[in-house]
Amino acid sequence: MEKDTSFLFAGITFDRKKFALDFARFQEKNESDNLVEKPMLIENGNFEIEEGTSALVNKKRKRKATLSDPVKGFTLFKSSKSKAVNEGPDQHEDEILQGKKEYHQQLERDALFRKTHNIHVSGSKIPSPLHNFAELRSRYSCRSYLLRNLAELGFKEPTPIQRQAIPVLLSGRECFACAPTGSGKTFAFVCPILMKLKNASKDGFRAVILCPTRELAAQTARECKKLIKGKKFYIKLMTKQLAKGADFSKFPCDILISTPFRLQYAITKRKLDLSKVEFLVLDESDKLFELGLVEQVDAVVKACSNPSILRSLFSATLPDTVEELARTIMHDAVRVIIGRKNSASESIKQKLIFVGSEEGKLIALRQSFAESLNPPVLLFVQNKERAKELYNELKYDEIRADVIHADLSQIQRENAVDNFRSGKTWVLIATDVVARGMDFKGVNCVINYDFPDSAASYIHRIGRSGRAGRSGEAITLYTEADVPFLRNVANVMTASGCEVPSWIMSLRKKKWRKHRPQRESIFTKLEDEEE
Ligand SMILES: Nc1ncnc2c1ncn2[C@@H]1O[C@H](COP(=O)(O)OP(=O)(O)OP(=O)(O)O)[C@@H](O)[C@H]1O
Repeated sequence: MEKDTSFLFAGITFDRKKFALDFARFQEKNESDNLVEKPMLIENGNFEIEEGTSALVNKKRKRKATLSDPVKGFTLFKSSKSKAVNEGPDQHEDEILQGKKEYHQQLERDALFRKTHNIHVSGSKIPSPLHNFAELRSRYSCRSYLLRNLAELGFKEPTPIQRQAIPVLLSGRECFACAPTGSGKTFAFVCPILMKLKNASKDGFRAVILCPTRELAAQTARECKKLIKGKKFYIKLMTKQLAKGADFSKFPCDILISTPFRLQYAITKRKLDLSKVEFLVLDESDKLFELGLVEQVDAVVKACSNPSILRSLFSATLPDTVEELARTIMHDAVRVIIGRKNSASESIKQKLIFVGSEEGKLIALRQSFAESLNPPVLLFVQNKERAKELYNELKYDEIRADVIHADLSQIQRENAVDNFRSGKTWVLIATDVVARGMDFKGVNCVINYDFPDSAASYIHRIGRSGRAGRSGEAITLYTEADVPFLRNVANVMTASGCEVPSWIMSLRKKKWRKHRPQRESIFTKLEDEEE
């Protein structure tokens, strides 16, 4: 990809000339500078951010303000200015001092609250985290349909990522977020979009959510639909038929959910217009930035040309390289990290099991199924050929196995997912196609039949269990060929509180790109075939 033609790599700079008036005003207000996005005193003595306050950044980017425009969020000072004429300069100063004091107290309370919930933030003027879902209404005038749907879904408390990412996005700030698997990132980006869009509109595409796989895109569309129950919104999943046949000029769509491939196809071949998109989410962003997808993502980012667009990146793994890249495309973004960056969910019990050779794997697997099979179990292998081989081995065992990989048709893939979800299938053999984002409720155990090809892949694969606070188990089989890469997985394990033998921790850490060794085919050796 050529650097200068790529939108993803094009840095965004602040146009001081264009925004001279805003700039001058902010300089004038030097004293109160920090309060632009900051809490505002409300009756009960707490600080809150009004929904309107949050639009400031947007407004700043959308239009030129005049010097006489009121600056929302400066309410504390706005009122004191007019009073000062009547009440004298001393009282004015007292009010300013009092405001500052309360503001700093609020910052301290926020910091303490974040610490309790393991929320780490960086960036300027970060809005206070949510204490509960009721604050969505009191601080941001959330409509009752959304709160009702949340209650119906059984969401009682916001998860840590929701506590912080939702106010950030509602405040009109861009965001890159890293939070463990199964910690509710989907709602963290869908909720602010629904709240900001307010009502359905037929005026072009308004929000785009990009997901790396069709399965994840379909799941996200389904989750969105659960959240809008009782309210009209146009939520569309970009399917193959749609990408090839829809008349996009007459296509009401509030939120479009797609893989980069399908969307790029629709943009280039079908002249899909994304110039009015107000929100762009890159879910599983590190995957989207991988070679093979990044070019398509680039085309989508470029097509979303609205200057006041809000972009956000979400993933359970956020390598430094992706963060650096993200910084070049984002504007004044807030970084939100829950727990330790790139770590596994702590509710998963993780184990490493040595199986000697490839041959030993199948024996170990059958033995473990014979001793205790606690479905649903998700079994990951290295590639689709191995998925087919393992399926052929297990399909006659009485364990109700099925398989999912990229060679299956869309309908076969959907069936595999649905049957596993509904409990018809006990063991789903899969490639990494379902390693990210898929929310199979209640997966008891993930087995890495083949060692994962990266630490990120390990984190995402095992993250299919232990979701939404439930417990789960992850077993990783390894052979001699995998030993050089053990340490990297062991580091993830120890970081999430699992024990690892000391000899593994003393192995040298290997720089690890992709570990995909040539593995012997999977088949049961008959006794007379054995040496
Ligand atoms: N506040 C909440 N309270 C209870 N359950 C929640 C809450 N938020 C989300 N969930 C549920 O938690 C599960 C996991 O959520 P989600 O799929 O958004 O996780 P995620 O962080 O995106 O995971 P991954 O990194 O694997 O994509 C879902 O079943 C979702 O319905």
